[in-house]
Amino acid sequence: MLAKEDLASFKLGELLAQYNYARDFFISIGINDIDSNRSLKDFAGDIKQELLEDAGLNGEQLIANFLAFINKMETLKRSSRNIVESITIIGGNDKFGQEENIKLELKVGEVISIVGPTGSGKSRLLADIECLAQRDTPTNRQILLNGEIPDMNRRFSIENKLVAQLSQNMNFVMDLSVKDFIKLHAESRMIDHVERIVQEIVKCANELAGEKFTQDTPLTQLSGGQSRALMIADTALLSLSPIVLIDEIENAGIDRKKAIELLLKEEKLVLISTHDPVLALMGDKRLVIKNGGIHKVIVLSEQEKQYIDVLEKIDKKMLQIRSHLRNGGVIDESITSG
Ligand SMILES: Nc1ncnc2c1ncn2[C@@H]1O[C@H](COP(=O)(O)OP(=O)(O)OP(=O)(O)O)[C@@H](O)[C@H]1O
Repeated sequence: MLAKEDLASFKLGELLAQYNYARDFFISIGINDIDSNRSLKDFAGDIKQELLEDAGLNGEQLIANFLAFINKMETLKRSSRNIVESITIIGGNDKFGQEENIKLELKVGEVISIVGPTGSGKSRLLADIECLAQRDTPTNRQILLNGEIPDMNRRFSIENKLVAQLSQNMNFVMDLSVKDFIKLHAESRMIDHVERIVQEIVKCANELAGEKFTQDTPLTQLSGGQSRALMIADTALLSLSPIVLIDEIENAGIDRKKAIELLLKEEKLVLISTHDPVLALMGDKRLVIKNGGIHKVIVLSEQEKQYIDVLEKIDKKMLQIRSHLRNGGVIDESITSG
């Protein structure tokens, strides 16, 4: 919490840079010109008497109200970030109407992979979580938040989304640069230091994607892998949603391990539906889907963990072969060496 004595010593420029919504407070009482180099105390002392009278305040009260406003906004931001600690999936029925006998609690900070044959119902499970199903979807599942039936306002709230979804198709049609796109997000999410966050997201996305891009690159010129990397970095660093659903991160050009580590650093519950063995083993738990139901829950064992490295080596080799072919190479005995 910000204290009154801290506020008095701050220059207005510093305050506006730190709390980008602070300007709205002054505008709401009819003050549009703000001298960035002055401290709040000096500034408040010089505000025209009529303006203060119109707002029903004196200089002291203006500072107190401003402080209350900032503290309230910061509390709001924190509470929307931390509100979810767990989700619980209560089983419904599979595609044949058989009961899905399960009650499964998943906690923020966990990675859950979802595996199963094509058409088995992996995306449906993600969709049930996204819409916080209440026995009103084809699976009849129910989803609880922090062990309770979610408030219906939460369920349909757009600006305060619980779930960020990264789906397979990330084609941008907007005629915007990367920078303007991130800025739009940042502003709608009341983020301070917009310029800094733009730089951080672009840097992060470039660490995930192979070919580099800049903040001035138009969205429409990004490759599939680059758009994906941008969306992952944007979700990790900017989205307040505590739950992230990923429908397969395709292998092409993205460092998937880094992507997941990045999402986890921000205290999120990450669910990944995948056909990829390396990704499947990145889950602390693995949900096996069969005929539309959760058939098994496998907790990643120490023994399995030892095989992640082996699988990653095989995966790297396959990527190498892919890139070799893409660059016009041919397959010969050298492919089996090294
Ligand atoms: N329990 C269920 N009851 C009824 N229909 C279901 C159930 N689970 C899944 N379905 C339906 O089965 C179809 C296939 O499911 P879904 O798309 O989720 O499969 P998937 O495992 O994600 O497939 P892919 O690996 O090909 O992406 C969808 O139409 C989905 O709504």
